[in-house]
Amino acid sequence: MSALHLDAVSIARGGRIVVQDATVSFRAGRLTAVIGPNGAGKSSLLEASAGLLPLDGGTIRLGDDALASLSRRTLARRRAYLPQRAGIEWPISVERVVALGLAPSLPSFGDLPAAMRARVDRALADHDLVGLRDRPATQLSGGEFARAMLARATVGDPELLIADEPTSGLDPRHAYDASRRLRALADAGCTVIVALHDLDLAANIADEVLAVKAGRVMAHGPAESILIAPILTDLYDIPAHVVGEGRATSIRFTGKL
Ligand SMILES: Nc1ncnc2c1ncn2[C@@H]1O[C@H](COP(=O)(O)OP(=O)(O)OP(=O)(O)O)[C@@H](O)[C@H]1O
Repeated sequence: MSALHLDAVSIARGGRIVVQDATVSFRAGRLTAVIGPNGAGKSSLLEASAGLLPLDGGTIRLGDDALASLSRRTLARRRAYLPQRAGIEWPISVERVVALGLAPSLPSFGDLPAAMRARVDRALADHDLVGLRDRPATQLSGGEFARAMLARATVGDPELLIADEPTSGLDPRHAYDASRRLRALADAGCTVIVALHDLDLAANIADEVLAVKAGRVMAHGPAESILIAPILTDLYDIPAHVVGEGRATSIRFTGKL
């Protein structure tokens, strides 16, 4: 398993720098929550980390390999990326959507090997999709669709998983299941990077937190040293209150309404 290293990364979008001079290492076997206000640059940072957005400056390495030097197929095999607004354009069954996550590892011809069928079955079960396996993905509810997308991203047991708001739209039980699955991937050695607005969830599952504000890394470190009132108040420009500690941390914000 490999760490992901960003060195002085800058990203421009629409002619504007939206991420500036980000130097950060995401360690293998660790789950990092990327937090920050809307428009801070989290998605841009994740998309570039997945090798899907050109850099305006700096470099990104996956282990010893420059991300830009990897072929598309190798990259697709080694990392999985779940965008914030994933979409499916035509009616394809949930089972096939999930199986698409294995496409980079499939032999080019012939039937799906038995081991891969078993992986798809396991992913469907892990994400409570067994009863939906034959349904067109275009006919799922928002939360069901989000589960199918996460199953597709995780079915290949990637070395690096980058997920942008993966629990958004999930009910509490399914958010819990998804969080457990992300945690299990990290515990198995995967480098897991997840953008989250749910800070209680970040406290619950993250080893490390990367706080991004206005395109810059504001703070990065162990979750318990970043999810503290002064940093969060500064990050979101609203008074933060932190109750409890460790995985049971609960964060509230107050302001005059
Ligand atoms: N395709 C694009 N073209 C031009 N500007 C963009 C594009 N995508 C994002 N931006 C801009 O880049 C900045 C960073 O956006 P980004 O989506 O990375 O933020 P974010 O932190 O993920 O926000 P959110 O929490 O709202 O998802 C924003 O100012 C946004 O308007």
